[in-house]
Amino acid sequence: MSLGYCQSAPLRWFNNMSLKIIQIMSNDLRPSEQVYRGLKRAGIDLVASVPCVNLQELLCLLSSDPDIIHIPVTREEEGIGVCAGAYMGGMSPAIAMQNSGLGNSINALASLDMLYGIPLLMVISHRGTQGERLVGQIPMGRLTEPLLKTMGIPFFRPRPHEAEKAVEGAWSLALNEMRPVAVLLDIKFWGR
Ligand SMILES: O=CCS(=O)(=O)O
Repeated sequence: MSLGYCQSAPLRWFNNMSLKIIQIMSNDLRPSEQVYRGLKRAGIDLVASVPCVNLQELLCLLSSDPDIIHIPVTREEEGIGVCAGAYMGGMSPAIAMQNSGLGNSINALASLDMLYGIPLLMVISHRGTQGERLVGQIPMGRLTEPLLKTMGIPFFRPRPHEAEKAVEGAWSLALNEMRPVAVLLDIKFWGR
């Protein structure tokens, strides 16, 4: 539920139903579907997002789900603040972002989530990894894991068939440890 930038509702419904029939027949979920099902299994009910080309299908799935409040934001640190408020209001929040925004988020993650023990599920499109076409993505691509390690933020790097359980497990870990936990999804993950 959010500002729609996807297809009309009837077309979305038709596409979703077609996708589900194909998946049932082929027993083959697309990477974005895997992540989405993990969010649903985890009980995530609010997602703040800053778009990345690799997140577009997931963001459309979220926008079509009446049980998830999807809030597109302008900067990742804004999304971290929105999610912190949502958690304190009793919701189960996640942020969907690109790793380049991790650099924008360090202060909010450290001074809010880490300091006060606020759980956050971070679904991160990891650009600057093998197969990246934009040279500007390379530096943050290399810095992403060292930054997460330095901040004490655990992270998972699932393959597509592992994503559903990894997303659910990451939120469970975030709740247990009362801290942000990231799921890094590199370019190979999306099959691009
Ligand atoms: O951040 C880069 C823009 S895009 O490749 O995600 O469209």
